[in-house]
Amino acid sequence: MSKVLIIGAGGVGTVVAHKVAQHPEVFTEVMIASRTQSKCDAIVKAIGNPNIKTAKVDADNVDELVTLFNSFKPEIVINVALPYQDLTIMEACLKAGVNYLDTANYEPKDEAHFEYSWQWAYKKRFEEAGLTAILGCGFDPGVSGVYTAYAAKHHFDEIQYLDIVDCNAGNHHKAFATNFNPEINIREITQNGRYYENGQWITTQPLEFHKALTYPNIGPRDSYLLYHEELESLVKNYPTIKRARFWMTFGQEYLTHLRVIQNIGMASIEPINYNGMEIVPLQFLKAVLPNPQDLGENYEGETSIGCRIRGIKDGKERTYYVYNNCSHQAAYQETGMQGVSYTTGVPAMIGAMMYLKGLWKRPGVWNVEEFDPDPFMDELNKNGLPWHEVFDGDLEL
Ligand SMILES: NC(=O)c1ccc[n+]([C@@H]2O[C@H](COP(=O)([O-])OP(=O)(O)OC[C@H]3O[C@@H](n4cnc5c(N)ncnc54)[C@H](O)[C@@H]3O)[C@@H](O)[C@H]2O)c1
Ligand SMILES: N[C@@H](CCCCN[C@@H](CCC(=O)O)C(=O)O)C(=O)O
Repeated sequence: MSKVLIIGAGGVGTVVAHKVAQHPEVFTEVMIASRTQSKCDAIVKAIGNPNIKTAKVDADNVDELVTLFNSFKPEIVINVALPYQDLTIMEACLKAGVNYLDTANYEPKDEAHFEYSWQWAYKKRFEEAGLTAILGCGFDPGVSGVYTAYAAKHHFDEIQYLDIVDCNAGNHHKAFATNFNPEINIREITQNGRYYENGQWITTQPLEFHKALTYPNIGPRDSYLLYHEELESLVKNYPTIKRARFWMTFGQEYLTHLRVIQNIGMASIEPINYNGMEIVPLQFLKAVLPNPQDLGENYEGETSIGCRIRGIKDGKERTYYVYNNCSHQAAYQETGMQGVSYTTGVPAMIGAMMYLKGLWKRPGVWNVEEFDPDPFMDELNKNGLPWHEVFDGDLEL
């Protein structure tokens, strides 16, 4: 009996639920819980499996979570609510004896700050409780770390240069929309950029550096240097890395909207008083933007995310590019969600599967690259995110 509890009924939660339901041999009992139970019920209806249970929970409230965990008794929780809830859910897991997995590092609500320290601080407590916590198991972070671990295991003696490249070449036919939670997404991309070089972190202005990179089956796309959380764990776990960077594509139309949103103060997370009511401009913006969950139907094109790596094998320099391309329309046909939700939800399901099969079961708090990548890579191929490799090509970086 392997019971799984999915927390969060957004775009990613919907994909996780669909994928978990495709593996009854692993996930024998499933529950989806979120702030709004009717959203969980709608997912169950779309999947068409009435055995999936639903519940209402406020994941900011540890006691409420513990009560739910003690009544359903899951073996693992897949946290696909928001990064704000990571610590309360981890606390509740420790109190109720439940294993943990998420796709994004903890962020305080009042500060857009990305680092693992808050979650790594739980390592000893998870170890002592005999519980496993798997951090950052979406695509990036997630598959990006597994790709790096796979490269280190099979193709390099020493990884020296790592560039994670994330392209969304899809078209949803809206003037402006984000592909996952707009509040979380805009907080992330409006931050200063940051990359690692020769043992130091170098800070850049937001979206200051960009260059055209060529993505397979897509062509050249302007790619911007951003800070992304997996860089922190990857440079720690692969100390031979001399430089690690993260690049994400943005179109001019998207950037123009983003600039206007920032210039008029709508990206701010500082509460303001509006007619006697306290509102956060970015949260208000979220309420008027298209819902990322509704983008799938008319979405064309694909995403392409991968790792471009340079290093040494058998005394010789080698380059290696490992990537997945994911079609928005194929993702929508399978799960009702677009490719960005799909590329996040599938790895979260696989991570939970790795834990339940005993392959990634290790008390403590871990980033994905600290586990054996091979069984995970096999499951990516079987579950809709096949990967491809290019050896000794031009990395353009
Ligand atoms: N690693 C990756 O590749 C990657 C990529 C995209 C998104 N993500 C992460 O995936 C997560 C989900 O993204 P999404 O697009 O599905 O977001 P979403 O906003 O569509 O869904 C979030 C869900 O969590 C629920 N929720 C929020 N606060 C809650 C609370 N206090 N209690 C209970 N439920 C609560 C919401 O009601 C909603 O159902 C986010 O943490 C995001 O950062 C990771
Ligand atoms: N995997 C990414 C998903 C975000 C994709 C962001 N790119 C923008 C580009 C949009 C555009 O240029 O029109 C997007 O929202 O898809 C992550 O980890 O954050």
